[in-house]
Amino acid sequence: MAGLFVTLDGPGGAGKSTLLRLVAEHLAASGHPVLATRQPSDRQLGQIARHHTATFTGTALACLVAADRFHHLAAEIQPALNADQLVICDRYVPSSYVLQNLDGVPLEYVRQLNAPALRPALAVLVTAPAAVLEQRLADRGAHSRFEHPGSSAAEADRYAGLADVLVEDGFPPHWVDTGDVPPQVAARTIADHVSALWSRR
Ligand SMILES: Nc1ncnc2c1ncn2[C@@H]1O[C@H](COP(=O)(O)OP(=O)(O)OP(=O)(O)O)[C@@H](O)[C@H]1O
Ligand SMILES: Cc1cn([C@H]2C[C@H](O)[C@@H](COP(=O)(O)O)O2)c(=O)[nH]c1=O
Repeated sequence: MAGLFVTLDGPGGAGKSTLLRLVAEHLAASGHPVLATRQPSDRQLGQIARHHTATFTGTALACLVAADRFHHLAAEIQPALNADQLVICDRYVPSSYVLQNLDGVPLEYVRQLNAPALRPALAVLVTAPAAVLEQRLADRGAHSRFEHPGSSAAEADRYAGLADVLVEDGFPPHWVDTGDVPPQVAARTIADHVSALWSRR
């Protein structure tokens, strides 16, 4: 397979969406063919998953998110990679390991459900101290029922606790702490790393 697949995961408020935009801008400005995308995707299943987390819970949400993921891979991500593009995705399988497990779904079930999903060349794990995450979410507002007071610390702890599982499953985490790093600086660091991988691919 050609191209390069990069994913961004991490707790709410860590800065994934901000970094997706900035990293894609840096890479595009230096001539890389970039597709910036996200999960849940902006396709039909993804919109249901993203906008109805109050309705769908547990196993139903885990399966809905996974169905959207497999369709997104087949319809958008794989074709872009086959066309030698650099694909960056805001949230991927590691988010399911954390969020669906926090939602009561056994981790082993989530791992099996997502076992066929393509593994990225680089799995960035964006994080920040819990107090910083809480403040950012309080300032920005919550995106879903997963974000409430105290959720950031629980999510960040869960990602850290899953480090060995992520390595074992093909998502060795490349940690980026945005706690006291301006978004432009964090984005430049990630873009430089991706650019190096791109030239070695
Ligand atoms: N490095 C940073 N330093 C300071 N503030 C930041 C940084 N990165 C993002 N922010 C701010 O924090 C808030 C959350 O950022 P963003 O929406 O990118 O996070 P996210 O990880 O995508 O969150 P979610 O998972 O909830 O969508 C935004 O208001 C954003 O402007
Ligand atoms: C990838 C993924 C997403 N979700 C849910 C969690 C949130 O409700 C949205 C994502 O919104 P955000 O602005 O990126 O935080 O989708 C999920 O439950 N499981 C997943 O794997």
